[in-house]
Amino acid sequence: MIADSAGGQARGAITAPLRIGIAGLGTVGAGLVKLLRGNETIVAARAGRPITITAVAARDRTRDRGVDLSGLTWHDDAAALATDPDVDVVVELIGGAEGVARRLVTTALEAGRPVVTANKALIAVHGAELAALAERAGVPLMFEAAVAGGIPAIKTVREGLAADRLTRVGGILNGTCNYIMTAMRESGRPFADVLAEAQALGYAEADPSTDVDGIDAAHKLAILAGLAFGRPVAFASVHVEGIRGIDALDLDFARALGYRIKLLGLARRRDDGVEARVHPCLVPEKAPIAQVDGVFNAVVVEGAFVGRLMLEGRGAGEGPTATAVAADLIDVARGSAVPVWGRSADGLTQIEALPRTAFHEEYYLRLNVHDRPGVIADVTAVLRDHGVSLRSMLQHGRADAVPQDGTAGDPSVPLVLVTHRTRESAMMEALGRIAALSAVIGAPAMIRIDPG
Ligand SMILES: NC(=O)c1ccc[n+]([C@@H]2O[C@H](COP(=O)([O-])OP(=O)(O)OC[C@H]3O[C@@H](n4cnc5c(N)ncnc54)[C@H](O)[C@@H]3O)[C@@H](O)[C@H]2O)c1
Ligand SMILES: N[C@@H](CCO)C(=O)O
Ligand code: NA
Repeated sequence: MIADSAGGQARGAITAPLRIGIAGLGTVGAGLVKLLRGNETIVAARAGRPITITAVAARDRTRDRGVDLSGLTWHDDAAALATDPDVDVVVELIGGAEGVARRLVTTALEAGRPVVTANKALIAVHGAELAALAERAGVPLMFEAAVAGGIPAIKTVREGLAADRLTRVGGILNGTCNYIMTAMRESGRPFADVLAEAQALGYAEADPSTDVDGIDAAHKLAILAGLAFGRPVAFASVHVEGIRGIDALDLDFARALGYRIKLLGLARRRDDGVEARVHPCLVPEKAPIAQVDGVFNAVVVEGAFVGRLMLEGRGAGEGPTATAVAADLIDVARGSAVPVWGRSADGLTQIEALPRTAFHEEYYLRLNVHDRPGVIADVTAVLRDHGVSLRSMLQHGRADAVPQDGTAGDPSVPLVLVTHRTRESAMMEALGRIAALSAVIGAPAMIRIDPG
């Protein structure tokens, strides 16, 4: 059990303020300052004592963040918060799996300081060793804000469902991607415009390719899977695809077929191992998860006894994320703490997720083909050879279709195929052969279909 070392007082007799040091004063850090001040009385009542900010660290001392920092100790070196004698709890809101964030969290835990962080990259990549450090020091390491922002996802999976054997966890885990794909679908606006808007709203990571390439969602999925299955997942084994390959055409075809496209995280327990993956999926438009739009996230969990549940809420932005950080601080102030992975870190080995060749899905394929006799026969022959069975097919001549090979009268048209469930290894081989057909132009688009 983790001891209450926050502030050094015995449990039950704590009234002195919990003094926190915040590293990083960006979207989340400034949001936390606003929340702790705006909700001071509520927070103190629920924490059983005031939570006060004594020290901060960020890169630029002069920047106006819309919050009053007078009277607080300013550290140019964030790692100094770990040993500041006026700091009981270190709050890390800088970000990144390495560098100053990792150094600060490691040093703080080694110094016996509780840590609260919003840093999913750090927990996903180094969570096993940090859990061991926290356990050795007997201090909490909390990260509710790291997964799905304001949704209490960590608490739900690790504590609320602690008694069940969970079989699946995942959902819509990146607000930026969901915001981009929703706006592209609803307004037809281009990718770059909508991404700039998500950045301005404070949703995107410092490097937005972390969002659009699926890495951020994969960090969150790895954490959720580790909590659901009781052992951290080796991050490098998570299969990750982002949303850059989604064309406006795919959004249109998905609609025509009765689906929406979502970037999903999916972790499943199977008899032969664990799947952990992030990629775009077609989901039936009537499925509850298909209705989760904009910056909203959804966390879906399934367990043998609990059945299925879905939590929906804002997954990014200063207010939602700050509430999650502050809730962790309230837990620390009260002296309640749970081991990082829900059980002792002693001897915990990592889960290696199954490779993509083991996936088994329905697939949406979009090919750009020369509109001439025999094309469909050639494509379906390859699918037949690999045991892939077709469920439906759409071919649309499009008003904007133009010859792509310079030959008039043989324009390219999109051909869309939907398959029955099949092994991904078979689909990969079939796609390789389809791409090599002379009638097929460019690389086929392949999107998996999930029942939602
Ligand atoms: N923005 C969100 O909606 C959101 C939601 C959930 C989790 N998070 C996580 O919260 C963390 C912070 O995200 P953010 O959006 O507030 O980022 P941000 O870029 O807005 O802010 C980062 C802050 O860290 C500071 N910083 C950077 N390098 C530093 C260094 N070497 N030393 C001291 N300070 C340094 C910057 O000055 C800035 O104040 C990240 O781990 C992110 O993944 C963000
Ligand atoms: N960049 C992340 C922030 C929340 O973790 C997102 O868009 O979901
Ligand atoms: Na959360």
